[in-house]
Amino acid sequence: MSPTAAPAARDRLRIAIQKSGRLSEPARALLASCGLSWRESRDKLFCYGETLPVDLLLVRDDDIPGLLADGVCDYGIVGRNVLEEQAAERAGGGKPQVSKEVRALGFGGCRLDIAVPDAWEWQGAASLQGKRIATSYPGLLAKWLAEQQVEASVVMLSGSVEIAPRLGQADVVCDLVSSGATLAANQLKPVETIMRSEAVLAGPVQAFTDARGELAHMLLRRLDGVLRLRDSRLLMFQAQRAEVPALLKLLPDAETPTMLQVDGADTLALQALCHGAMTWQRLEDLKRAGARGLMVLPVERMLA
Ligand SMILES: Nc1ncnc2c1ncn2[C@@H]1O[C@H](COP(=O)(O)OP(=O)(O)OP(=O)(O)O)[C@@H](O)[C@H]1O
Ligand SMILES: O=P(O)(O)OC[C@H]1O[C@H](OP(=O)(O)OP(=O)(O)O)[C@H](O)[C@@H]1O
Ligand SMILES: [Mg+2]
Repeated sequence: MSPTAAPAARDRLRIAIQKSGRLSEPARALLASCGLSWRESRDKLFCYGETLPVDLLLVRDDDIPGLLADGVCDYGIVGRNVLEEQAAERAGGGKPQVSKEVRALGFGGCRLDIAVPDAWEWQGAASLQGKRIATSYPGLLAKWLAEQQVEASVVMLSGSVEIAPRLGQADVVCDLVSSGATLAANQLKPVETIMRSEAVLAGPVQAFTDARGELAHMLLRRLDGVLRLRDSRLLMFQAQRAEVPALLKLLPDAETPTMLQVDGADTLALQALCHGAMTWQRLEDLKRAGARGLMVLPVERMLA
């Protein structure tokens, strides 16, 4: 295809996910709960969709934004940090954005932090003036430094960033942090958060004009259903009719409950789909307010 030719129309959707790493299993599980299944090729880099015309490409996460930009895949599941890094680099190079975050997926949570040696006295971003900062995210870091009006040099490393200060390659680092254990092990402390990240579904800025449009709609509809129900619980209990108003006040995140009369006029059986966290505290409050025989069921598995 010549560089100016319009991309060929396709009737199958192609989603890139990480081949192996933190996001690969949760990404697959999420798509499987949307009703997708695949026949894997022998090299397992391309999985042909069986239940629906939705295929998987298994790649390195850093390649996903480029594959989207080139139209090789239609959607990708990738960390927001990786997607935004590509967006920052494109913006820096004066290139238009071709992909965007379509949905946040709620796993792979981490932060992109500036971290400095434990002994440093941090006095805000101005402390970075003239320093060397090691990172795998030069685009995001350069954008943040510009916003802070700080001039510093960026040392690009593709991994093991936290060791750079000890090796004398940099003064401070800008890297992903989750538990903070890697920073602590390298005598560094986090001082600023540049961005909060999680896995996202990335997709094209422009809508599809071929058969993929319909497939994309269906996929997003299913995904929204799964995301909404993932943390939802079906709550079942019995209560006296007079206690029901007080109990419902404890369930502001519940959809209108189903109520059945079970014992003469006074005892009701209730079923309520709740979308918020079902903590022990909440269950104890419900019991105190008169809920009996409480049962809490996950609902995600009921989708398939
Ligand atoms: N410590 C962490 N805790 C939680 N999420 C993280 C952590 N580190 C990275 N992530 C998220 O998971 C994504 C993938 O991380 P992973 O370490 O598997 O990538 P990788 O080593 O670059 O893999 P690949 O071989 O695909 O290039 C990151 O881009 C980020 O969004
Ligand atoms: O705050 P923590 O829970 O310690 O996690 C942070 C570490 O996790 C990631 O590295 P990873 O383990 O993927 O290794 P790599 O990126 O150096 O390959 C990230 O680059 C940090 O080094
Ligand atoms: Mg990578």
